Amino acid sequence: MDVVTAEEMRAFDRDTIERLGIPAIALMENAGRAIAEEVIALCRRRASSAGGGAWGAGAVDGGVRRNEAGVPGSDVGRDGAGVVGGNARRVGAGTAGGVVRCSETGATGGVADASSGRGAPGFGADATGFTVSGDAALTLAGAGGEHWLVLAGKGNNGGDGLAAARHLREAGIAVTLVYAAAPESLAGEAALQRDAAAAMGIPAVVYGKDALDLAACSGIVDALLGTGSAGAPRGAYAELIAAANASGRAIVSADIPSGLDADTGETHEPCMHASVTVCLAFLKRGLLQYPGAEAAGRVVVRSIGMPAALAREGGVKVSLLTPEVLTARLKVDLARRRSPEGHKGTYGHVLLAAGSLRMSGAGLLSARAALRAGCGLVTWALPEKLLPYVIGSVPELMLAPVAGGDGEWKAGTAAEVLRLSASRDCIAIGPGLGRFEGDTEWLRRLWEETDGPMVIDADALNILADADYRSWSRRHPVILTPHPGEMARLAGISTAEVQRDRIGLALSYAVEHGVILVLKGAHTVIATPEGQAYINITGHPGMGTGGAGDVLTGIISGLLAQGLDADQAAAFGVYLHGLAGERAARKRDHPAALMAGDIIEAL
Ligand SMILES: NC(=O)C1=CN([C@@H]2O[C@H](COP(=O)(O)OP(=O)(O)OC[C@H]3O[C@@H](n4cnc5c(N)ncnc54)[C@H](O)[C@@H]3O)[C@@H](O)[C@H]2O)[C@@H](O)CC1
Ligand SMILES: [K+]
Repeated sequence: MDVVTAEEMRAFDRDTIERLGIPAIALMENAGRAIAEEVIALCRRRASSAGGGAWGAGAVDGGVRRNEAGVPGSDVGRDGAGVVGGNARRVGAGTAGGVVRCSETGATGGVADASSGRGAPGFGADATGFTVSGDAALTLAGAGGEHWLVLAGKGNNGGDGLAAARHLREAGIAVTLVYAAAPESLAGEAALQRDAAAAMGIPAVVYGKDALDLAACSGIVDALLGTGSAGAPRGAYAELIAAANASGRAIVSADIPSGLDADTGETHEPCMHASVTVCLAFLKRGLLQYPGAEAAGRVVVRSIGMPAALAREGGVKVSLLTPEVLTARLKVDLARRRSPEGHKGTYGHVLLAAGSLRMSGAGLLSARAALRAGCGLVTWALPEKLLPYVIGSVPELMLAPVAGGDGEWKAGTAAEVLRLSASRDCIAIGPGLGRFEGDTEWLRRLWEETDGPMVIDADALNILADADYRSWSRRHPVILTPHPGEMARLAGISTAEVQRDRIGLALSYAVEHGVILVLKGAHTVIATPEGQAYINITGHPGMGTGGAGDVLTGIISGLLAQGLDADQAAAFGVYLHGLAGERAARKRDHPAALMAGDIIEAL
């Protein structure tokens, strides 16, 4: 699935309208219908949930997002699950937001049971199989009990909301329009939607002019600001957003939550806190980046008639890391088939330079993870003093003690590590390494003289951060795996600045430095020197635990040793790491109970 900026979105919009000749009003109609369908889907989920009738939907309560049934989301694998790329997969661990779905809502075809609220009114099937169905996605049992407010801005986002209002009304839901600006100020397609809604007799109020009680409804459509917004919401927009958030009602945002920066994921003050965001045509970057990803709630990407090929043709470089992207774009064999004739030599040999007296566990975790990721052999080069302590702890592991009688690494070990690396397929450097006298020169030699791909993590990243390594020469790919703090040191900026636009930063750093950058954290970004980026959505906050990064380094190295290229190993490694984290948390019943070693065992 492609991930776009607001500017790219505007270009595709123009292309669709001007080159393909699809009228703007048709796109807006499709957008409105998609939003209405998702509102109805939300009403159904709410009605069928245990706490049905509790209008606490979407409220942020004491910092804990509540799901649409008003239940705090914290347990693993509960039905916060989404469908990514059409493949059903449990996503996350009941975490706030982060669920992305791209399927069409509602069943179509066949006879469905209208009384259950799940499908279309049908008219029986006889022996010949003849069936007639109504419009399933726009049918809601108990629609008469619903009353939704549609908050409409004066741009096209507002127009989408006005179109949605008509479809909701058709489904039997009471709707009131709330204009943020004088309705006469709407122009173009939005003005046509205003007139159509008025002609249908949909009641409307103007904010600041008419009386309004946002809490007296069953849900709110947020169509105030979309990709055309600039800066913090002003005036009536800001007041409506604040009032909607305070109302405690379910909020369905059109395209993006109003007040969100569509590119960076920054949330302005105020920003709408949605239960569901119906993202139109293409997934926007800001919906994947925190805090925007949390403000968006459940994200559903809906087609509105813009061809998906526009993104490819338009050179969109950012994709969601779905199984489809892994297989179709990165050509990864998800089944990880092994040759029946294979032996340990077939699956490659990792050399790991890691661990020091107080951080030997980091090396152990990386080594074990590489083995579990499927490589044939792992040699761990470690300061000799550690040998008696780790010997036998992982019998499958080969240990190569190098000079370091005090348990710390020494600059003079570079020649020995280089000798070891000559007969290994890749090298991973950094977990638990520590800093030592002459470490810059030590790393430069390994960087310039090792054959095969290299993974750099932890303290080895800090060594890089203190060096001007762009002048170092390198024939083989390098994968850097910083967490935000390490990234801040590498880029010479604050951690907050790193988090401000992770996708943008990862892309520019990878291109400028000619490295594959794995920027860890919620929705890890994998950026390549060619300017391609992949956003991972496996994993959960319980994986923010000591050693999880060492495990990732091991997995990526284990995949490199098996012959995956550096882009494949980085992306697939991150994806598998997250999946294993989810599986491990399910076993433990709660994400918080997760330890890094559990991720290895769940691989
Ligand atoms: N062809 C179409 O009709 C399509 C429209 N789309 C919708 O259109 C949206 C983009 O529409 P627009 O470009 O008209 O822009 P928006 O509707 O996002 O907002 C623009 C309006 O908001 C005002 N505004 C901007 N920043 C503000 C702020 N900080 N505080 C208060 N007011 C502010 C501007 O004066 C302008 O009137 C998308 O997000 C999407 O919802 C998409 O569905 C794609 C197709
Ligand atoms: K919006």
